[in-house]
Order: sequence, then structure tokens, then C-alpha cells
Amino acid sequence: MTSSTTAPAPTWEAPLAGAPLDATVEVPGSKSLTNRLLVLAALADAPGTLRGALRSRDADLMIRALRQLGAHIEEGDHPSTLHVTPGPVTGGVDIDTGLAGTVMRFLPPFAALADGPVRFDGDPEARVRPMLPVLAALHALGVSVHDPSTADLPTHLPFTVEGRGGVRGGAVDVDASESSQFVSGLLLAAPRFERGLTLRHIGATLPSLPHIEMTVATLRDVGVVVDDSRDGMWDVSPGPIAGRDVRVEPDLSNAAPFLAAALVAGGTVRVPGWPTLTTQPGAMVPELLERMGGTFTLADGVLTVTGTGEVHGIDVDLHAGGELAPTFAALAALADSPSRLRGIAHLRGHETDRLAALAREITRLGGQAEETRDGLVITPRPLRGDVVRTYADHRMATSAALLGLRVPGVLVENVGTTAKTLPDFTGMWLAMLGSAA
Ligand SMILES: O=C(O)C1=C[C@@H](OP(=O)(O)O)[C@@H](O)[C@H](O)C1
Ligand SMILES: C=C(OP(=O)(O)O)C(=O)O
Repeated sequence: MTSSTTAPAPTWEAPLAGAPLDATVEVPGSKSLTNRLLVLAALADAPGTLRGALRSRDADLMIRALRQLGAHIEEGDHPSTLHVTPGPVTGGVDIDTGLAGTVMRFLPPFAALADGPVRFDGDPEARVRPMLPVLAALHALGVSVHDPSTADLPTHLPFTVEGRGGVRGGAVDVDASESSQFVSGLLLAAPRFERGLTLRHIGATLPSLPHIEMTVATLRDVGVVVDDSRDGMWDVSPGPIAGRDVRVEPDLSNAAPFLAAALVAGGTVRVPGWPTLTTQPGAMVPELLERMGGTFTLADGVLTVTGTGEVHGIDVDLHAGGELAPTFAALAALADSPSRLRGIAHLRGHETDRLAALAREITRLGGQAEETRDGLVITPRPLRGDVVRTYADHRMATSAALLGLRVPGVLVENVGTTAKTLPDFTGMWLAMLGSAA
């Protein structure tokens, strides 16, 4: 098809904020917790239940894959209640990872326990996301991973993991500088390895440490013994995995654009169910918003952020919470002074190359955003409306909506991509604005 006959991608006109906000936003369950808890429930010794689980494309891909691999997963009274009955891990299946990092990185170690081959593939955008470190670790542990197109170890999707009914386990070195998910995926399956796993990170940097701490915490919650007392090393003992009835925290990273909206539009946004203690990197959001001009309180589990409409620039290392970067990049483009986002080189392997995508789209609107070796420098300029491309990235879409609160005529391409982690994003966004004073 030539470009002249290609239908333009549908766009969603991001609404302007007409007045200061006064909204309470109920944010669905955390993607990262939901997909870890599902994996552990499917590997457990007894049935378990997740309450408040996320239902979105990434969670549903995980549910489908785990069912294919032998788990029985049933909805309770509400779609966010999931009853999981583990079963023997079955091979001979084709897993669709979509664009979900948690599915493509968490399930190959799980699949190594299967009684036959497990083929993995995903969206076209998923085929460029880094996979080698987790596949190389499996190979080093004696698991065969292959793809007909290469005699070498596959570096990306698609590939097949040859399940042989068990994994011996032992010690393995992993370079997780491109994604913490390589570590998390191996640790989650490790209690089922005969000798457990001693994993040493050998790369120069390690992103998203809170997400690794989340993996360790969820393993310990189901009775698995994990020693993380040495920096960059994790030792998981083989042993039973308890079936539990657990409540999933709201997704604090998905809360971020809503809370940030209070700074852009002025007014107040409240998120109930905010945990006092959490491993989610979204825990950083309130302090970061305060540094950019907002104020916050946490009382009775309700986080309240209030803004004036004035946003200040920030110099911040987001290494621990790279998934927050698109929200803070949008805020930075609307600020009254320049910002620098650092420590996020690994965002080049996210849903899209987020550093390139954010720089390109902010520039398209008339802003100034430059890529650095490990982040972005954003100098505020007056912005104008235009189409914002989202590159199949849910967080590009939510950050464009944030820009659209202040910039008339922001047209968000393929806003449906938000279904990856927040299927009703536009409804929630409009409801937040609808409750404006
Ligand atoms: O383990 C997880 O649930 C995640 C880890 C992080 O991945 P990276 O370490 O690749 O950034 C994060 O960005 C992603 O959204 C979710
Ligand atoms: C990086 C992200 O997702 P994934 O789990 O696909 O890596 C994200 O949600 O920002």
C-alpha cells in the first residue's frame, strides 16, 4: 500500500483543563504485582487467589499464557478476583507475549519446567526488545533455547524453550543492565529449580532495583527463602511455594499522570488505596511532584496532590523508576525552567526507544528535548498542538494527554495503546476533568 492510500491512524483529541481539578481517581491494580503474583500462584503447591488484580492487555496475556502452561485460572465475582489452581507445567504450546516485558522475560524460565517445547513470539515491537541475558542464563543452566533462523542463541523473540520437565539450577551470571526483568524472571521460577539459583548481576548498572525488591518480597511472602544480603547477588533456595489469598496494590506508576495533572491544571487529585509501604517505584512520585511545585499529603491511605498550575524543572536520576520517565518528561516540557532526566539509558529497550520517542514528540510540538547518553535534557518552550505519535507505547499516550491539558490541539495517535496497562484510560481522564470545579 502506498502512503497516499494509507488511512491516517485514528487520533484522540486530548482535553484541555478548563478549571482547577478536584478529583478522586481509583487506580486499578499494579501490573508488576499482578503478573508476579500470577506466576507464583501458578507455580504454588496449593490454590491461591488474587484480589484487586489488574485486568489489562499485559495481565490478560499473562493469564492466557499461564493457562496454556497448565494453570487453571478462574474469575471470581469480579474480573479483578482471580482464583488460581496450579497444575503440572505443560509444553507443546505457543505463547503470545504481546508487548509485555513481564510476559516475555518472566515466562521463559517458567517454560523451562514444562514437559515439552514452548514457543514464544509477540508484537512486531516486541521483537526488538532485549532478551539475550535471560536466554543465555537458561542456556548456562542447561536449558535448550533455539530459533530456526539462527544457529546461535536467539537474542530476541521469537524463540523456543525446550522444556525437559525440570531445571537443575545452580549459579549463573546475568548482565541485567538493560532490564531488571531478566533477574526477576529467573528468580520467580528459581524455587522450582532442583538446586535453586544463585544469580550474580555482572553489568555496569542495574536499573529498576525496586522491581527486583518487589520480586524478592513476593517470593518471601509465599514462603520462599531468598538471600539478597550481597549487592547484585540473589540466592533463592529450592522449596515449596505457598498458595495465598492476596490483595494487589493500585498501580502507582499508572497513578502518576493523574497526580501530575494536578500540577499542570492546578487543583487537587486524590488516589485512594495508596500503600504506606511498597516496593513499587511509583512511591517516588509524591516527592518528585513536590520538587516540581506540588504539595502532597497521605492520610488514611489517600494520597492527595495539589498544584497551582506552575511547574518547576527538575534534575532527577530515574534509574530506579524508569517507567515514570514519560510522565516527568511531559511535566518538564510544561515547566518554567529546564530539566534533566538521568540514569535511564535502558528506556531504549522499553515498549519503544522512549528517549528517542519523547525527544521527537516534544520537539514536534515546538518544545526542546535532547537525548543524552543516559537520559533527556528538556528546555521548556511554548508548545502548539499537533499529532503526537505513541509508537505502541501506553506511557507515550498518557504523557501526551498530560501535555494536552495545557496545549490546545494535542491529537494522541492510537490512544488505545493504553490498554496495555490501563484499558479505561480515556474514561478515567475525562472523569478526572469532569469533576473540575
Ligand atoms: O519487573 C517489572 O514489573 C518491571 C520492571 C521494569 O523494567 P526495566 O527494568 O526493564 O525498566 C519496569 O520498567 C517495567 O515497567 C516493569
Ligand atoms: C517498561 C514497561 O513495560 P514492560 O513491562 O513491558 O517492560 C512500562 O510499563 O513502562
